[in-house]
Amino acid sequence: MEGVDHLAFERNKAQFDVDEMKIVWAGSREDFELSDRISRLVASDPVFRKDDRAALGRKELFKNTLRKAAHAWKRVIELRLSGEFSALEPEAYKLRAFVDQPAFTDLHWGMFVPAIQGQGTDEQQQKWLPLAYRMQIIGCYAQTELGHGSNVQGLETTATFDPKTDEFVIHSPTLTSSKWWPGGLGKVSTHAVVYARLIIDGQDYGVHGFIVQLRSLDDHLPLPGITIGDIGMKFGNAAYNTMDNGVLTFDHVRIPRNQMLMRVSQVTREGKYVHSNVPRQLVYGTMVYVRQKIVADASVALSRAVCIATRYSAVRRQFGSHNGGLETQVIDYKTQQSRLFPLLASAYAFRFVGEWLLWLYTDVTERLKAKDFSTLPEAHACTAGLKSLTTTATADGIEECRKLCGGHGYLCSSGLPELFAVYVPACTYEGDNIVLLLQVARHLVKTVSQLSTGNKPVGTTAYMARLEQLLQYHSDVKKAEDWLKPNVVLEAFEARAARMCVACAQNLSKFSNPEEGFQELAADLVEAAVAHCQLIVVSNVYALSLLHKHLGDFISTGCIDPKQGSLANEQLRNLYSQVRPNAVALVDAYNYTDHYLGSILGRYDGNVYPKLYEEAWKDPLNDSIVPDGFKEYIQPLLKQQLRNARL
Ligand SMILES: CC(C)(COP(=O)(O)OP(=O)(O)OC[C@H]1O[C@@H](n2cnc3c(N)ncnc32)[C@H](O)[C@@H]1OP(=O)(O)O)[C@@H](O)C(=O)NCCC(=O)NCCSC(=O)CCCC(=O)O
Ligand SMILES: Cc1cc2nc3c(=O)[nH]c(=O)nc-3n(C[C@H](O)[C@H](O)[C@H](O)COP(=O)(O)OP(=O)(O)OC[C@H]3O[C@@H](n4cnc5c(N)ncnc54)[C@H](O)[C@@H]3O)c2cc1C
Repeated sequence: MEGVDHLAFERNKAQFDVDEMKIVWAGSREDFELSDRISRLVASDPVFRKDDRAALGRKELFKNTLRKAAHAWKRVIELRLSGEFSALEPEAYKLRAFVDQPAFTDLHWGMFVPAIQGQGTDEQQQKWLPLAYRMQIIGCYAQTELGHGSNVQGLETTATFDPKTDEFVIHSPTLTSSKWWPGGLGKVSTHAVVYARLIIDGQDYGVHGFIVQLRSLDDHLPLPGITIGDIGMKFGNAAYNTMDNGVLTFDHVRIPRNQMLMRVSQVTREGKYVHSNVPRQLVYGTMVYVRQKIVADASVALSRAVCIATRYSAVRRQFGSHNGGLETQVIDYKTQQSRLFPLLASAYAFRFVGEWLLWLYTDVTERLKAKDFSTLPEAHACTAGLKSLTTTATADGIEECRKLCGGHGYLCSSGLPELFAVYVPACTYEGDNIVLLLQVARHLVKTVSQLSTGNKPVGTTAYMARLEQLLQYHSDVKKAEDWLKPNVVLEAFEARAARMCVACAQNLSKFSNPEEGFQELAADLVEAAVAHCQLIVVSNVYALSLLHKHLGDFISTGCIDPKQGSLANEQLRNLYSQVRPNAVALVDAYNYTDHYLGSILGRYDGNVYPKLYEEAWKDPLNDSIVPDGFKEYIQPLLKQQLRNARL
């Protein structure tokens, strides 16, 4: 019935203050109040309706997204939600909170602006950022090409310096050099940060960033020498098809020299290349920034799926009725708990590790300003590794939440198929997850190899300083509750990661050609990198479910024995029993509106069946009792069959 909270009995079981947890989840009372205000504004604004997306064709879908993005920007300005333009974050966050589907604004605020902020000189920032902040230009991040994405050093687009005119000539020398994938490029962006090979006097200086105008600010037509369009439909129905991922080729397009991003390297008027003594990898800085954002985004996506699956698991009853009584809530089945509660814990774990990663990123950014590059490798390894770990776990977790909801999880009205289709490319964009784990593995192997030189490992590899101890380690767990001691869990994860890293380093040393060894052992190296990244994220429930899932590693590396593994599993079951009465309250703490969740299964009031039934009749297929096509195709077939039958 309308207005009845069918989950009240679950909410009454909570053993903690949900309102307090809402502040913890949001990060602060101010953040909670801002996000609560925006989400309620959005839910009450008909422009931001989401229930029609499944029925729209590509062009309507895209036009609808432009309308939402424009309206969102107008509302941000009207409501004076945009703080000082120097504080970029709120703008990007607020617009995404309003539009809640992939849109060109994501890449304008999420990559184009940060690229100029991170790699532009002060003068370049003063010229371009005010235009971008006021959205007088719309930008994208054009790095990936048809032929290269992971291998940035393999990019083919060229930027050749012409000393006669003090310009760069941007050119696409081959089909495979066509820029391919950049979000917002296909139909909307007026400008791009283009990554191209810098060529001076025939010498190739590698990949650098350039600001290139793509379209006229008067009639939005492509400028001379620019061929540009959308790359076509992508996975899923609505999903990422609200975004114009584009294709772009250059035919000798000229830009002024001062449009090369020159914070890291410069080209003088005379055509001299100046590379200040900073790591060339600073040109990758935008990717590091986005990867740390993606970790926080993973906790949001996973928590949305977990919220839906948890509420529905509390509503759904199946089997177990005695004497005509109520059937069993599926959330009470231990199998449902063993699949759902680790994801609930992961959403919280990723939320907190995302906060830590933001601290790490902020710290390394401050150090870079002081020309202190000491923590750059750690920042790269952590952002790459945690982006990989959290996006893989989240993509798998959203699919698991769909399965946890049975058949109804497969309906668009559950919100889960769309959430999955929008989310899964996160395992690929901003760095393919395996390629990034190999970067982590390189960092770990390098750390292990430097131990013998007395190089003290720091940051997340500091545990490697206790290698001797960790190689001798064997857990002293005697009873299940021993696994509740954080240090007991941490030591097991440290020992597992250390031993897997050392085993890889030892096997690598058997190869005369290190690169050949690295390729041969790549699969083992990826597993060692995962073990290291899980160590970074480890928290209680999250940890034990991981330990259970990767028990083979822990036993094969001698960290624990089978008995201790079964004690961990016993403790896990105990923890599930403790989570159970709090499950619905823990997902209420995310404070998601029904509009934001876009899910009948995840409704706050748990009024699922009547709403599912009501929603079904809205489908266009139900506009007519007899469907289009029946008379043309099926009726003749039936009549023919009838005639055949009478013969
Ligand atoms: C895989 C690598 C890292 C390899 O780069 P490479 O120059 O060939 O380097 P290498 O020889 O492996 O290593 C040389 C060295 O460079 C270091 N390094 C590599 N990357 C970074 C970094 N980001 N920060 C700091 N340091 C970095 C490595 O650790 C190496 O260090 P070392 O020499 O071992 O001390 C690179 O090609 C890469 O990052 N590939 C992934 C490309 C990517 O992420 N593309 C994203 C495009 S934008 C996008 O997808 C937006 C989507 C957003 C949306 O739609 O929402
Ligand atoms: C939705 C979406 C949005 C995107 N937005 C943008 C954008 O705005 N701007 C932009 O520039 N790009 C964008 N991209 C492109 C994206 O960044 C690349 O697709 C991504 O970096 C992966 O590169 P790739 O496609 O070359 O994959 P590949 O590297 O070709 O991956 C194919 C397979 O090869 C494996 N592989 C590759 N190299 C190695 C290796 N050395 N060792 C072992 N295995 C390897 C990978 O693990 C993978 O299994 C977007 C992509 C998507 C899907």
